Amino acid sequence: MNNLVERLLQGDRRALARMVTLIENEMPQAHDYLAELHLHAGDAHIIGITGSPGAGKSTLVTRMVRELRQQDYKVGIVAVDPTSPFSGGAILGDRIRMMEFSSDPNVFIRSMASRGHLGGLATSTRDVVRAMDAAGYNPILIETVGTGQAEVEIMRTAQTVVVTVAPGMGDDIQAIKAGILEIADIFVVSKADKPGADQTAAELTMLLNLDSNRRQAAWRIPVLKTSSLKEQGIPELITAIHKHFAILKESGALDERMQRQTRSEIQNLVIQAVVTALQRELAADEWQNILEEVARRERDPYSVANDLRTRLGLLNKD
Ligand SMILES: Nc1nc2c(ncn2[C@@H]2O[C@H](COP(=O)(O)OP(=O)(O)OP(=O)(O)O)[C@@H](O)[C@H]2O)c(=O)[nH]1
Repeated sequence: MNNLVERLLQGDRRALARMVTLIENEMPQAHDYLAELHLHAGDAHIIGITGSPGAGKSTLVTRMVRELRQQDYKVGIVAVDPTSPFSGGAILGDRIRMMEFSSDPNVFIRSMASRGHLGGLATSTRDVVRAMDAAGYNPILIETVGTGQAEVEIMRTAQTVVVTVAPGMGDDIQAIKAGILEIADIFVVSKADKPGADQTAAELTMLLNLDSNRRQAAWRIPVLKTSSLKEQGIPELITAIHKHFAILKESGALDERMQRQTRSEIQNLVIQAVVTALQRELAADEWQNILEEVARRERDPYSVANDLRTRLGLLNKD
């Protein structure tokens, strides 16, 4: 077994940090290492935390980590900011958070941003989670800024998704309806020490009652209130997260969810390989010629795609 992989599996933090860097930089050897790590991962409960900028996620995650540490969990945190070009260091409220937990060997924090990631930020995030999982971190928290398409994709890597909404963010709730509502397992009204928290909680509850396509009938999406400032509601949130995981397991929904994710992961890896092969096969000027020919209506995209498939040795449609 590769030495780095071996050290990581023994819980060596430096080996884990090195692996995460290899993943982030999309180094070719990362896939070989991850292939081995996959066989040793799978124990971690992966928890996603999302919400609009300023909803109080970073502060909440810090409180959650404190609580999880009190319960003696070894916690991994991946903070993802799809809008930030910076990476590998301190984004979000991470600098402070990293300081708080820097002397704790049972907390591992890593920030990720949009730089690079040909295979997509969600893919890199999943690989980083896989490495943390193999190193024995459980649970692993993924925090993302915002509620856009990139965040929804990242959240699909999680098994339990917590969506945070601050009091009075009524417009947000409308925006949430679009993508996030489908992936939320738990709603949290954060900053509940502020006025309007009850109103926001009531609005969310109403929205949930209107939504008949609940993801899993065995689980009723709760609307909880937390205050990081007053340290309220955090143990209750952790309890709800554990309960959700237990119900996912019992009902068989976890297996279903994991299989869906695996299927899409494998499909993406194949697509990525085809795109790479295509880039290797076609020089830039040939691409340009094709694009112009199609624009001039001298050729059509379907036959171009067919020709390229033949050149790549992929099976043709009959
Ligand atoms: N009153 C009150 N303020 C809070 C609470 N939690 C966070 N805040 C404040 O809300 C602001 C945003 O908090 P963050 O934790 O940085 O929020 P975030 O969602 O991570 O923000 P982004 O990093 O911009 O996405 C900060 O000024 C916090 O001090 C809370 O429980 N009560």
